[in-house]
Amino acid sequence: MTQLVTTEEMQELDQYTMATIGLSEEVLIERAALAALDVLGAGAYDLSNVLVLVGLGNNGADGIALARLLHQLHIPVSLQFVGNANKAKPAVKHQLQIAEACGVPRSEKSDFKQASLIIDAIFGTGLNKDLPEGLQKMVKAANHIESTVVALDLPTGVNGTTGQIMGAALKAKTTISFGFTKVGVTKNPGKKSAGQVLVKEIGIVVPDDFQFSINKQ
Ligand SMILES: NC(=O)C1=CN([C@@H]2O[C@H](COP(=O)(O)OP(=O)(O)OC[C@H]3O[C@@H](n4cnc5c(N)ncnc54)[C@H](O)[C@@H]3O)[C@@H](O)[C@H]2O)[C@@H](O)CC1
Ligand SMILES: [K+]
Repeated sequence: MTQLVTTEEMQELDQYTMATIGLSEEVLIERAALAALDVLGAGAYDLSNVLVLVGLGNNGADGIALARLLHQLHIPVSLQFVGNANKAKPAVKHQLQIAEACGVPRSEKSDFKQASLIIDAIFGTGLNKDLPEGLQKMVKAANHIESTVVALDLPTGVNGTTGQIMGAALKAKTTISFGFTKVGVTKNPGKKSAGQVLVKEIGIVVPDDFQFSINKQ
């Protein structure tokens, strides 16, 4: 049985886990990255040249932590920021400091064709409006060359609640849902962008009296 959540419910559960239970944001990010590493390590992906596309929110922080874990396993990986890294959330800046201290390479502008695997860590549950035009172009270009994409939590551009495409969406081979599957990846057109959806436990705690808006399926 799968429990689906809206992005609002997921945000509420993230907050409860951090503010009430006391698990730190950093622990959740590390667990998300370890969960993704688990999926990548299972052997179904070409890890000869991994490119992690990083956004300015916590989805990006998950991506940077994953890049560090890959780098420490001597897997060729580089990070590319989408947007101005100076405007990133504190968790992203912190992950970036750690990644830089570990020597994770950063690329400014990558040729997607060169990447054996693209990790989508641009937007997750925080997406609340259409992608900026420049990013829509980038997403369309990546989809056009049919690179293999693994999306962290949600494919960038998919509304996690409605399944709507917010201007454009990266087409993933696999989407790794952290904690719970977001209902948007079960509804078209979001479903098509998500590919195979896997759910990974990261330590999210659900209050006893929490009412999910969607019944288990
Ligand atoms: N405690 C947490 O919040 C956790 C979050 N996690 C990860 O963090 C993600 C959610 O992180 P965030 O809430 O930081 O959000 P995102 O990283 O999805 O997005 C970043 C921010 O971009 C802004 N934004 C939204 N739509 C935009 C648009 N179209 N153009 C420009 N800017 C836009 C919003 O301010 C949003 O907060 C999850 O999907 C998951 O991957 C996990 O690390 C687990 C713990
Ligand atoms: K993503």
